[in-house]
Amino acid sequence: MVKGDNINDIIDHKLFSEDDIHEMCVRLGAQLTKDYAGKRPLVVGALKGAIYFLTDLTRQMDVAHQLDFLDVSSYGDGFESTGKIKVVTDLAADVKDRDVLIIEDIVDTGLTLKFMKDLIKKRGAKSVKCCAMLNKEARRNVDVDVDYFGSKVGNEFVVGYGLDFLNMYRNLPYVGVLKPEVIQKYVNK
Ligand SMILES: O=P(O)(O)OC[C@H]1O[C@H](OP(=O)(O)OP(=O)(O)O)[C@H](O)[C@@H]1O
Ligand code: HPA
Repeated sequence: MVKGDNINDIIDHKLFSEDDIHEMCVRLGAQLTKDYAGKRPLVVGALKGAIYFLTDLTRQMDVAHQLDFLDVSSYGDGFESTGKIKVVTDLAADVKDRDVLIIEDIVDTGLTLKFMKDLIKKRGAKSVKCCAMLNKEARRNVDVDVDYFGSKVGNEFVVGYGLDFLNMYRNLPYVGVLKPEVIQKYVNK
């Protein structure tokens, strides 16, 4: 349980329980095990939101792989994409000729994923795919494939299991919908 703010004051309702998320990881892990057999992919976690999903998902992947992280940010600490994406911390690994699998917590407008895929392709990767926990398709404003995902979500702001609001609430063990009034309280302040 998150200490500090009372969670009942900020969460409208739970969307995905710990069991739901575990099921997503098992299903996606089995699919990735098949698709990446013998490929030794470079698994790239998109910091910071993806770390919770990544650690559970990769433990369901029976595939030898290497791990790296990329911190690309467009939201800052806010909840609206600035549209300006920058690399905060770059990959350590050379992606040339590698099969790269990006792990994301959520794909929303798609801007972050498109930026990461384009960057990695430009550096000569053999393939670049993404596995996201959540796919907020209704908000997409660029054309980008989310190759694997756990579930679609509607146009609601979700927190927990890596997903943040103002860089908080990532440690909730489930995914919940943030109360609209919490957003209103902080917008334009
Ligand atoms: O599809 P988009 O509209 O680009 O939004 C999705 C991105 O936004 C969040 O990252 P954020 O930049 O907030 O950084 P974080 O992972 O550190 O929370 C999330 O983790 C995705 O990377
Ligand atoms: O719904 C969301 N929650 C948290 N972070 C996000 N980044 C894009 N969309 C979201």
